[in-house]
Amino acid sequence: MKIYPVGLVIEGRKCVVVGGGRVAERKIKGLIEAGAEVYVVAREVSPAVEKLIREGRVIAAGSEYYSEILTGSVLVFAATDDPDLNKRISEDARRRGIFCNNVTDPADGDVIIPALFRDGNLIIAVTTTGASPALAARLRDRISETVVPVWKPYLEFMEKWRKFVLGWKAFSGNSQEILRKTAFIVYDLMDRHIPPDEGLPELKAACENLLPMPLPDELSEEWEDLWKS
Ligand SMILES: C[C@@]1(CC(=O)O)C2=NC(=C\c3[nH]c(c(CCC(=O)O)c3CC(=O)O)Cc3[nH]c(c(CC(=O)O)c3CCC(=O)O)/C=C3\N/C(=C\2)[C@@H](CCC(=O)O)[C@]3(C)CC(=O)O)/[C@H]1CCC(=O)O
Ligand SMILES: NC(=O)c1ccc[n+]([C@@H]2O[C@H](COP(=O)([O-])OP(=O)(O)OC[C@H]3O[C@@H](n4cnc5c(N)ncnc54)[C@H](O)[C@@H]3O)[C@@H](O)[C@H]2O)c1
Repeated sequence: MKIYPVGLVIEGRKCVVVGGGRVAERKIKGLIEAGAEVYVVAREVSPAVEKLIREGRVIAAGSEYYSEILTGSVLVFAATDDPDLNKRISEDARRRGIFCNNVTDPADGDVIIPALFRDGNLIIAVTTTGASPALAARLRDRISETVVPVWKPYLEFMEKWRKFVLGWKAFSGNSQEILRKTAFIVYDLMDRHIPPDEGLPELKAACENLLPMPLPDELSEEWEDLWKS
């Protein structure tokens, strides 16, 4: 099975989940986090899904699957415990040109959901392409444990620094190399678990050395803003 990993922007777009059990619940929560408009069709729903429906975060769209529910959707989850029904759903989706995740038969669908860690702009996604979902989850835990405690202020810095570098003409021609170099410095700080209050001054000194010319007055405010965490 060959896959092409992507990050879908589905905010405000219709997504359909058929099934309301433990597995469907996980997929629904992921869709809500991405801001999708989620429709659920299920004979029975778990207490957590029931609560999401009551809170208006998910739209209950009936108890029996019907193919018309797929109309206008961008992504469909066939998440029932009935493999024949899941297969029918994925066939209906494919006919309509809609991507479908089949939770009982990965090769039948055309979307695989990786094990995810998400916190703001950082997303760690691990997939084994279906070979071992449990191992994917364990690897995700292992990777996130090592970077998460200190990553956030560093990533916030990198976001601001990137805008600064790309926005100052004096860097032009060199900006990619500068951004790569800074990423290595930041990675090293994270790897050594240097807390941001110690790491940012170290980073400031390194970045000063990377400046192509003395900082003009009109950029001094932006420069100072880089070091606020
Ligand atoms: C990563 C995660 C994301 C998520 O679902 O959000 C996810 N499964 C998770 C957990 C998990 N799934 C299963 C177990 C039991 C142990 C085991 O079997 O290993 C556990 C562990 C647990 O529950 O702790 C059983 C299972 N899963 C699939 C089948 C069908 C089959 O293989 O035929 C069966 C057998 C069902 C049966 O017959 O009983 C199929 C898929 N599951 C996938 C994703 C896709 C491949 C991802 C990849 O390999 O990278 C894929 C192909 C399709 C899809 O659903 O996208 C999520 C991590 C949750 C977390 O975040 O902690
Ligand atoms: N992909 C994964 O991550 C993964 C992980 C574990 C298990 N599974 C497999 O996924 C399936 C679902 O697991 P679960 O724990 O959520 O099961 P579950 O029993 O908790 O939920 C099944 C859901 O399907 C609904 N359903 C069944 N037939 C229906 C129909 N005709 N119309 C509408 N709704 C219908 C039920 O009402 C229920 O909400 C199982 O077959 C399991 O083997 C997949």
